[in-house]
Amino acid sequence: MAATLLAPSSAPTYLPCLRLTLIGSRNLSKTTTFVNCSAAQASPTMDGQRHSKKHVAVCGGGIIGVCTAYFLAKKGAAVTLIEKSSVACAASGKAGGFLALDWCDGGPLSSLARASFNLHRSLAEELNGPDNYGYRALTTLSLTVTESQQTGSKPSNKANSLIPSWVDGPARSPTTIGSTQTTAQVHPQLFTKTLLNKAVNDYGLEVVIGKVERVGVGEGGRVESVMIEGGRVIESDAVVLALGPWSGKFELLASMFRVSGLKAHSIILEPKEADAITPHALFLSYYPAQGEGGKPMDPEVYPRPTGEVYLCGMSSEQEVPDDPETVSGDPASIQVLKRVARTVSSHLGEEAQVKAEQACFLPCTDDGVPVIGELPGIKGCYVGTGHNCWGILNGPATGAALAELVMDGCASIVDLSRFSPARFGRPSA
Ligand SMILES: Cc1cc2nc3c(=O)[nH]c(=O)nc-3n(C[C@H](O)[C@H](O)[C@H](O)COP(=O)(O)OP(=O)(O)OC[C@H]3O[C@@H](n4cnc5c(N)ncnc54)[C@H](O)[C@@H]3O)c2cc1C
Repeated sequence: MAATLLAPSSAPTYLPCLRLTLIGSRNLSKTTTFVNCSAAQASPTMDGQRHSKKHVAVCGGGIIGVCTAYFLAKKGAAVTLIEKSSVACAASGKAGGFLALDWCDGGPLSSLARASFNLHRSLAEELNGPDNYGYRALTTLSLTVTESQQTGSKPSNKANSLIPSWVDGPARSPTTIGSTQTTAQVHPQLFTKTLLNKAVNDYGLEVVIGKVERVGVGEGGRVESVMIEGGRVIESDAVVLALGPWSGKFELLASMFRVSGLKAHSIILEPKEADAITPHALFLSYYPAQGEGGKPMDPEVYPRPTGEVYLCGMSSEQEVPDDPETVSGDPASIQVLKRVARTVSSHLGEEAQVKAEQACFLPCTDDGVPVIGELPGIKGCYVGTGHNCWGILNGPATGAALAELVMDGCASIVDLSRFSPARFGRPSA
């Protein structure tokens, strides 16, 4: 099925709109609320202390699975991460990597997003994020770009000092929507792999490549193992299912709630004069001159510290293929993103080298809220999925909270009650 080439800006499924509509009531308080775990539930969260070696199988090697595995291993669990293809092969490797402190304020993600933004900052200090995975603070602008305004001679943006000089196309109405205090970025694949390597080298994490087919449950309704395609069984005291958009294809989860996939496209360009590109993330209201019914769209542009520029947009609901390696971009959608790039900046035109043309799936729940917590009716089986367009931002706090829940019986970094899978009821027999 052809992609919806130019989604109207009001389309509820369109990736960037999801982010922009979340910029609303802003609360710039920087405090993180910690949940009080009762003494009976909680044990010290000091790394590895007072926990006997609990064996945990984490299924899915995207950012949610890897963050969870990292924090579990750091807390002293014996962790096996099971990934069916390769680590960060899907959205967690192909996302923009944009982070915002307060864009989710006023909604159910508010405390998760704030805790995670701050955790990204402390992880970047601990793991040398700037060098290892391109962590940096950014200024973020919204801009209106109207293709039809572009003539042979470039309109001058110099009149508006907010617009960076490399944005030399027909951009207008700039507004600063994020500062270096409130917005930042990571390279999502490098972030995920850095965390994984740290967990393997320092905390003994084991990685298994294989497709998880079933969760084994004992007579008391407690998890015992996971079964991998080909017959291998991994005994486990606890299991975490972090399967992204493939959660909807996993029978146990599909029997409880729906997770669908929204396919979105991206390109990565390497401009000739990389030094000319400043650290400004751009959220565009883009009005095409012709075709696609002239409907506006909302692409996003993220320059990276490497000099590369990442652009994304062009989404449509599509069936998630079984094999993540077979997900590729629809040529027409890729062409639209290239047109956006060269309209926005002469640095992103013909002379820029195309480093990647790709697509991946956002994991979406029916109520738009991630599912994080223990599955009702199956003791020791946890889930972390449905992070939609904010999985890179919310990966660290999701992983830290799940690790606390598994090891301590309660999450203190963020109140998980709003995210509980229990809101959907018990799995059907
Ligand atoms: C174009 C685009 C741009 C985005 N930009 C941003 C952004 O700037 N900021 C932000 O915060 N978020 C962004 N996102 C959202 C973010 O990428 C996702 O929310 C996040 O990556 C989801 O992570 P995940 O680990 O749940 O899923 P995934 O990354 O999809 O990982 C799931 C993993 O599970 C594995 N798996 C599936 N089934 C099995 C099985 N049975 N056995 C073993 N392994 C299995 C898969 O192979 C895969 O590796 C963007 C998304 C897209 C598509």
